[in-house]
Amino acid sequence: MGRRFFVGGNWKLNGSRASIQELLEAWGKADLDKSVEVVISPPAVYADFLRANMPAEFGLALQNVYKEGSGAFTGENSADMALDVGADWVILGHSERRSIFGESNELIGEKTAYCLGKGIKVIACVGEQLEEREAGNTQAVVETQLKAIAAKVSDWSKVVIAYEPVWAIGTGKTASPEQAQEVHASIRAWLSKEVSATVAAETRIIYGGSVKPSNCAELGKQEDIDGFLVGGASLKPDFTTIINAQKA
Ligand SMILES: O=C(CO)COP(=O)(O)O
Repeated sequence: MGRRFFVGGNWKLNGSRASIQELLEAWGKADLDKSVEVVISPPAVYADFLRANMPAEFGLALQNVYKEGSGAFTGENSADMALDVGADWVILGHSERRSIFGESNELIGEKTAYCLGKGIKVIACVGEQLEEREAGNTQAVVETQLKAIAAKVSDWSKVVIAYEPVWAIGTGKTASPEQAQEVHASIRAWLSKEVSATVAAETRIIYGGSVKPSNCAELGKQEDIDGFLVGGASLKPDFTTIINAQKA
């Protein structure tokens, strides 16, 4: 089975009704590659509006949810609520959640278990910091993060792994296609060893970190890069160029 190319737009804490309107117009006008799975992840307050107004074939993701469905957890959102407003996916373990909000591998594992149990799909993020790469620990860091997530997954068709080297996020410093490919291949090898050869062959591993219209085609050509998780460039009308990266 071929791996369907996946392009996610992670808006982070950005966007407004007005900016969303501009994007809706750009997406409506573009000739988009229908073979690509597109998933947009707005701030949760805009999720309902986006679901009602964006192309029906686009998927919707929340950027984070809590590990419980409801209760006294001021400020949180849940997988149950995400599903209720038509979301198909959640992003879990993003490096900003890990570093700014102190999320541990353990908590990310618990969230993964909760979401998959509820039937919402998970974009699971992993990636090393610059010091970790420079110390030669990239693989060990990524594997530790993966292990905490993999322990909670029984159906891998509901999971996409996003490799996002922290030093490449929002910095304009993209990993080279070779650097990204090397880690993607090692993640696939890890899946093969720790889960199964079939899961390794079928699970999509997407790259995130300063993906732009100008570098997406080269990255997308790498054997083990099955798509992108795009931050800043997903807020611009020419995000459509990234969706169409494989046509370039
Ligand atoms: O964190 C990212 C996507 O989740 C990447 O962000 P940038 O594309 O802005 O570097």
